[in-house]
Amino acid sequence: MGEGPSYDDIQRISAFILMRTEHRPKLGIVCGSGLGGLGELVEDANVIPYNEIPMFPASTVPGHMGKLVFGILKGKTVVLMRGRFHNYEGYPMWKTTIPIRVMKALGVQTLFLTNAAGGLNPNFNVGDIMIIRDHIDLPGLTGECVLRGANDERFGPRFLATVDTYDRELSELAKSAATELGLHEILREGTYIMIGGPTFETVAESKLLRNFGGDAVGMSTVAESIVGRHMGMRVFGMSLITDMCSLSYDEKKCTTHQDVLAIGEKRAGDLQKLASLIVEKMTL
Ligand SMILES: O=P(O)(O)O[C@@H]1C[C@H](O)[C@@H](CO)O1
Ligand code: HPA
Repeated sequence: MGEGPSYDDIQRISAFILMRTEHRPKLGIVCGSGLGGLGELVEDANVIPYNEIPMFPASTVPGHMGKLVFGILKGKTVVLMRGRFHNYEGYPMWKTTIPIRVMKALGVQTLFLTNAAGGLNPNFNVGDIMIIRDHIDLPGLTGECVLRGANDERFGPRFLATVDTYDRELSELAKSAATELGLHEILREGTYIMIGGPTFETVAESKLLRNFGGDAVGMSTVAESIVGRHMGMRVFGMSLITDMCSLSYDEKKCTTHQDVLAIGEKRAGDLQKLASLIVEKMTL
């Protein structure tokens, strides 16, 4: 892969993991900042810390535990990442998505991504949940696409169409799950813009991102979606709006990672209920 992990590396990591668990998941879930509590709901769990997995990066961000959890969630066999990797931690884009390539090698067909994000759409509120309808790969547009480098066709095509990145059927299913739970009033749908981070946005940057068409901004997810689609996975994504970005100098708010984690904790119950019902309703 040039800049990426080799196909053989991914097979080796997957073979190691298959020796550590008897679960054979078809669904992979990535937990965003402060959203790892879903892992507690997994039954018959086999937990593998990232530092025991060959070639796996280390989780360095508070709110990301650094563990793979295999087990049963709402009757479905899943693998759940309690902690993801971010480019701002110093990992090249391709490295942040090693676990997604490994999931595919393990047999995962559907990828369920979650994240914490800042709201850009003025109609959003802190605590809302946004279904990702589309994304803007800002690093990709400026030359840091996760698929940069030599392409191994065994993973996927050199040139990837991305117009259908997020699965419409799963989005509709999520909407009906939210309605069933009485969460429809806080459910949104929109475009997630990925920035490199780790700085939160200036007012001028937030205005720019909003003018670009972003409804929410974050520092992850897009590379994972692209790699998932590169390997033919079905992708669904959901953002918890943990703060509202300042679009005016009169309302300058200083977001901190602690605020992000605090909202994650506060909204954990609803998010877990919604994610669980989506998983229960999914056909794998
Ligand atoms: O992993 P996610 O995208 O949920 O994490 C967000 C983006 C930054 O890593 C961090 C900022 O608080 O939360
Ligand atoms: N900006 C970028 N990433 C984020 C934010 C934000 O406001 N909140 C949570 N992750």
